[in-house]
Amino acid sequence: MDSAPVKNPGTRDTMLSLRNCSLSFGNVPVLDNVSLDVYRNEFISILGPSGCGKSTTLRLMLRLLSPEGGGEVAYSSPDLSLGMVFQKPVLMPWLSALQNVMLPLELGPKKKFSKKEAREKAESALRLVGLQDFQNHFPHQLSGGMQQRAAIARALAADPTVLLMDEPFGALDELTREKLNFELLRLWESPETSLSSIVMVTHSIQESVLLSDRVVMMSPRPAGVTDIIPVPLPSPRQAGMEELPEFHRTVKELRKRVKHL
Ligand SMILES: Nc1ncnc2c1ncn2[C@@H]1O[C@H](COP(=O)(O)OP(=O)(O)OP(=O)(O)O)[C@@H](O)[C@H]1O
Repeated sequence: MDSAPVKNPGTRDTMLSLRNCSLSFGNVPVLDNVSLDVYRNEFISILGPSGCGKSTTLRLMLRLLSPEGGGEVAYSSPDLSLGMVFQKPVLMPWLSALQNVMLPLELGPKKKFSKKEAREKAESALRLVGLQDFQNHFPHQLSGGMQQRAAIARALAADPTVLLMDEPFGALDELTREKLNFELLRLWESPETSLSSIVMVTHSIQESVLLSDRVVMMSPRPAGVTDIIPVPLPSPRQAGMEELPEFHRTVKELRKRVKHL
């Protein structure tokens, strides 16, 4: 199978890399010598058995955790901006959608934005995800899909270059999930966002093939990277590509490898 970079064919600049990263919680080894490069303008999915260490890998990428002995998490630049979207939207119930999106922009010792700037950035992020008419709604007034869109807007408002997503659509029904998958691709491709690379943890083989340029497979805990499979689908990805023979071939190949984990 040939690799199929999407946004900018031919570029292979590394935005972020894990080098020989091992990590234990107490005496439980979770990651074993994980090495992985995230390239500029690519969409990567991470697949692996439940509990193997996929979320831990994302937390390493965010530098919320440090690898043990000799491992390294390297960024292409010291001010590389990373965003994170979790499986649950984690919105503050007493704040409107707009206030939720503004919150991280206004928090922290290095408060980067004035209230006015934060509001403008939040409004434009909500517009990007199609929630411009719901910015004054509270989370309980939004559907599950809309709440997750608000969480994506919150991540986008800070202008991340690399977006990490931990099963972002796992809790949603299939139709909403399909819709949001394509919305995510359009956001990634849009010149209106700063997004270069996306790393998404998913449990769905089909989703990983439809969205990604490469699928990273991890083994059971302590997890290592067992395979990195390029997805040979044309770009940009469109609805209906699930019918292509390359899609079926890649899904079949991944299923075979999952069985051998
Ligand atoms: N803060 C922590 N303290 C102790 N153990 C932890 C901690 N975080 C994760 N673990 C353990 O590390 C292992 C890997 O967890 P992780 O959440 O990374 O797996 P995962 O592959 O994302 O799981 P899932 O697919 O079920 O979401 C699990 O055994 C989990 O119990």
